[in-house]
Amino acid sequence: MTGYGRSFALWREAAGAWDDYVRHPFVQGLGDGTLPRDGFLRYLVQDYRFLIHFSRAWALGAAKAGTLAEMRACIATVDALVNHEMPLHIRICAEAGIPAETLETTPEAPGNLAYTRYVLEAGYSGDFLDLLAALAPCVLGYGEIGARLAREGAADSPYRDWIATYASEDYQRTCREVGALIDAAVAARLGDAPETLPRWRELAGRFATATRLEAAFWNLGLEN
Ligand SMILES: Cc1ncc(C[n+]2csc(CCO)c2C)c(N)n1
Repeated sequence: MTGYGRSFALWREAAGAWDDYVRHPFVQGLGDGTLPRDGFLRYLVQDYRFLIHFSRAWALGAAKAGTLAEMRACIATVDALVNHEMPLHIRICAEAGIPAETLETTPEAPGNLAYTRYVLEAGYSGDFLDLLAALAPCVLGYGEIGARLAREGAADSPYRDWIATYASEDYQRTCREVGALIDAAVAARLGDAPETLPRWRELAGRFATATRLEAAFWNLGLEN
């Protein structure tokens, strides 16, 4: 399996739509190179706004954290997103002829609004675990997708840079660290047999909903 921790493995198994997400036609098109370029760019423009709200969600994680270690992990993700991934996103879009202004002015698609605000709401109305369960499919799903597409051999795909980013040892380490953060946060709050508690069902439900919203997000790049 992926090595992203026990909670992830169990939530993933229970989330009915996991394969709809990680084996979505958009993902298959990234791997075999058949994804139309304009669809990929539409996805990128929406993803810029998505990442803004995800940065906010990780910042909320720092506010909801229970220990300094949890706080550090969230802050490190905010730093990576805001100072490294967002500038990269802006550069990739600029190279594709999409000015920064377009990224700011393109209306958010309803599926984008639904997903990002769902995750933020999980954090506002819930606790640290609710927020992590809603964030997990995004981080770990891309790790799983990148690793699989690279394994299946996507060297010829025009999207090989995208794939290489998520297949990289750097990103895979991040995924293992986030998986470990989740397991430790669960153990600290719910003990050694968390899956026996009613609370577990709620967290698995958060994960499953975010998974469905990830699957729907790919559609933004396939619809016209
Ligand atoms: C729709 C959508 N889902 C997931 C990601 C991937 N992603 C989002 S934030 C982040 C870093 C840690 O949270 C990563 C890898 C994306 N870009 N767009």
